[in-house]
Amino acid sequence: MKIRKKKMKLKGKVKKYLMDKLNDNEKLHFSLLDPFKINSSEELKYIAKNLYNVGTDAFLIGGTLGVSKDKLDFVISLLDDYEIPKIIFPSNINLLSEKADALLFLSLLNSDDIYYVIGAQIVAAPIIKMLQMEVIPTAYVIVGHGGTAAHIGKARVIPYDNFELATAYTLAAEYLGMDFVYLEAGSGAPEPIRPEMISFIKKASSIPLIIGGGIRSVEVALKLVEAGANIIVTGNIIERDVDKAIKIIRGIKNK
Ligand SMILES: CC(C)=CCC/C(C)=C/CC/C(C)=C/CC/C(C)=C/COP(=O)(O)OP(=O)(O)O
Ligand SMILES: O=P(O)(O)OC[C@@H](O)CO
Ligand SMILES: [Mg+2]
Repeated sequence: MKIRKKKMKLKGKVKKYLMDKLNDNEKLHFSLLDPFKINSSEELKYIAKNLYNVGTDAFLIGGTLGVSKDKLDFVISLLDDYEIPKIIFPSNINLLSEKADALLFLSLLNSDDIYYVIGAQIVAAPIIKMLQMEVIPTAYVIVGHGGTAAHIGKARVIPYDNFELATAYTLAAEYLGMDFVYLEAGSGAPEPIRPEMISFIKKASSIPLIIGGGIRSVEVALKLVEAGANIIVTGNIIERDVDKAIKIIRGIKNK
């Protein structure tokens, strides 16, 4: 009889798990899985096993279009065997689930629509309390291309080369007491966040930076890590070419 290892409950310990790694100067990688784009559970399990075995630090589950709570719960349940956090990356308040280990409690700081800055968060808060979800307060700041997230979130995107503006948003997030700043170039962006923007910001603030959008090679990922990125997120490359995603994770984890 297969003794099921006692599953290390991560809910409520995700922020500590992440901060402990960051305090050890680890560079982290999050694998973004979009429930709307998963073709089959076999494919998801194959991908998840490979990413977990090569050392991805957490699964981010979320998407902008077509993601229902049922699809979200289905994907989270398929990831149950992997002892790394399953963190919801929400595009709206319908993506709250007690099955997740934590939620990136996003505020889209450069949105023109107050709903994405504080409106959705107000409505979500009592539901999060009821579901007893662990939250990770995160400033979501969209830069450059922006992708679907910028369109849906009505973001006034920060130009790729406006390092001062990106720094101002980062400092504001720090002063608001947020745990992370997520600089987002947009899923599938033609150009990722620039390493120069990251190193410029790091001179002013030490808040941990999550960097995502258009990262499709280990060379690009390592330049961002060397510039000071604390966490690299990849989504599309996982869907397109899981071997490349594995190379990216291996590169980051050996840093
Ligand atoms: C805190 C809660 C519950 C809600 C906050 C809601 C906010 C502020 C959302 C920010 C705006 C937004 C639309 C975020 C999208 C984040 C996300 C899941 C992006 C990655 O997915 P896709 O953009 O779908 O990637 P693809 O286009 O490749 O599918
Ligand atoms: O899909 P990619 O381009 O890797 O972007 C990841 C994430 O930042 C999208 O919100
Ligand atoms: Mg999507």
